[in-house]
Amino acid sequence: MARQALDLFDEGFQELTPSEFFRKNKQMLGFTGKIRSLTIVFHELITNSFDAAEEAGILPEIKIDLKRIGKDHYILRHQDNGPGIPEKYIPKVFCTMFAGSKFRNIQSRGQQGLGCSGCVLLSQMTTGKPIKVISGTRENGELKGVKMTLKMDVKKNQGLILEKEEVEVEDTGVCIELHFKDVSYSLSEQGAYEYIRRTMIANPHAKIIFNDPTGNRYVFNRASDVIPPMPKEVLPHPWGVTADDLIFMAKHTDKRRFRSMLTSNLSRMSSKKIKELEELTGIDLNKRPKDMKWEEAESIVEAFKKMKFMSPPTSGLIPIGEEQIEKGMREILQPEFTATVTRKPKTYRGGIAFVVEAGIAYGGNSGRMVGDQRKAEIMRFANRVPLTFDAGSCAITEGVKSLDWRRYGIRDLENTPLTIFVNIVSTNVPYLSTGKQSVAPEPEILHEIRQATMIAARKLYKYLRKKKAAKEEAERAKVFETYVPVIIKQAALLAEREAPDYRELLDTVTRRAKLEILGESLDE
Ligand SMILES: Nc1ncnc2c1ncn2[C@@H]1O[C@H](COP(=O)(O)OP(=O)(O)OP(=O)(O)O)[C@@H](O)[C@H]1O
Repeated sequence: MARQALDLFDEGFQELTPSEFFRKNKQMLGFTGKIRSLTIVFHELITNSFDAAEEAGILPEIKIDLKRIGKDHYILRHQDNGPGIPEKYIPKVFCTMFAGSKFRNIQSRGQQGLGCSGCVLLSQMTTGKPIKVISGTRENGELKGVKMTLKMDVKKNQGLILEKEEVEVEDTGVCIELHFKDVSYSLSEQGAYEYIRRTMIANPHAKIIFNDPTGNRYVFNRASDVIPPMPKEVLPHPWGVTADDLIFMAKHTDKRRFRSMLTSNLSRMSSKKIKELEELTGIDLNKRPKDMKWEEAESIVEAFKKMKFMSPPTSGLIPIGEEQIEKGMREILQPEFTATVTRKPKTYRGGIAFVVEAGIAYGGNSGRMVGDQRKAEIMRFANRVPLTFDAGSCAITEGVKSLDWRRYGIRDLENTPLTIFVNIVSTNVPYLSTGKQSVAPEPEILHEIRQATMIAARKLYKYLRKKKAAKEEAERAKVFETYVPVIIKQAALLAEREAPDYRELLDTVTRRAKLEILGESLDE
């Protein structure tokens, strides 16, 4: 390389902080398009509030005010009743990217420590305005409130405190105020309102009060007061690790040997399995982890694939549950019928555990309004979080649409007032992109989506059949009730006899007709 070119290194070699990187690539945080950007902001703030409240054993209650003060200039005020954020962490939480408390192999909504700092970055990039945060915490039984005005120093990936003061607060929780431009509030399927509505179906234990910019006030009440149990952290399964994972583990472990590192960092690794692994790979597992070579890591992963293990522990998976999904759907959709299914845990890619749950709501406010007609809608969720974008490429859409709905009494799926709900629960949901909006069509996941939806659809079919039969029976009964008395009276007249009491007979006839339609017998 010419000298001149090498000099460029000394002059121009730089490092980008995460905030600088995302300032240039905000689409990687999901901020593409005006409607989507605002929905992502709602998503990040709501999920953080839920996570924080649930971890503290508090039933979440959120108040959101969204005001429009210019053509596309909005002020968002979001307040929760969680445990609050201790003063010294406030700048880190809101102004440092990749800072958080959730970097574990755990089924939680947040994972990367990017969410709320991403919102602050968007706010700052589009308006140049600082953010305001009020945090109420309880320390040693004493309620403490602090108010801060902050800016993000993008170059340093840290917060700049512009103002700070102690304030009185009524309770614990976080209240944040952000300005945004270049975003848009919409009632469409991908807008912020719909995001809240769907969130409430999957989280019936929450309450959200939302004042929208058009002057509407929406109160989404709690339909259940059961706080979901906290998922436990689970160790990765041997079938799910890569050579790179093992090398990373070897670098950071405090264990002194390969064998103890493997048994303490992976699930289902007994001393019997260690022996088997030694025989298969020929590696001395008494070696020190920091001596692990790439080839050794690779041959361990290869050997794992040939070995039999118990399925991964599923204690880390917390589904919503059939009863809770039903409560959520009843509260929000007021349907005439619901069916819900939570499947047993299964695995994909050999070792990653997941659970699929499905629900169907029919009638009432189910489905989405298009003009004056209600049409079928598919509501997709991953770990209770609504997925509102990239529906086309998602395994949930594919699985639901692949069913032959006519077999379940739905002749025209598109034009039926149906809400089809599917939630995928996993510590590792296989998202198709960093925006986390669609799930990869892994064969095992697709299979489970189809199974869960089919079971719910079968229940719907039974209901629709009964409903149709009841309608036909009512029509038939009406015919009998109109004509039988006339015929009996006329026949009696002709026979010159008194008309018999026909009531009981008529009842039996109409009842038999109904049971025949339902495929049941009169004696049952
Ligand atoms: N409303 C809140 N109440 C209490 N703590 C909060 C709140 N919002 C955020 N936090 C804390 O701030 C941390 C960083 O939040 P952030 O949204 O940046 O990332 P995350 O939730 O960990 O992951 P992700 O990027 O996947 O959303 C969280 O891990 C949590 O500890």
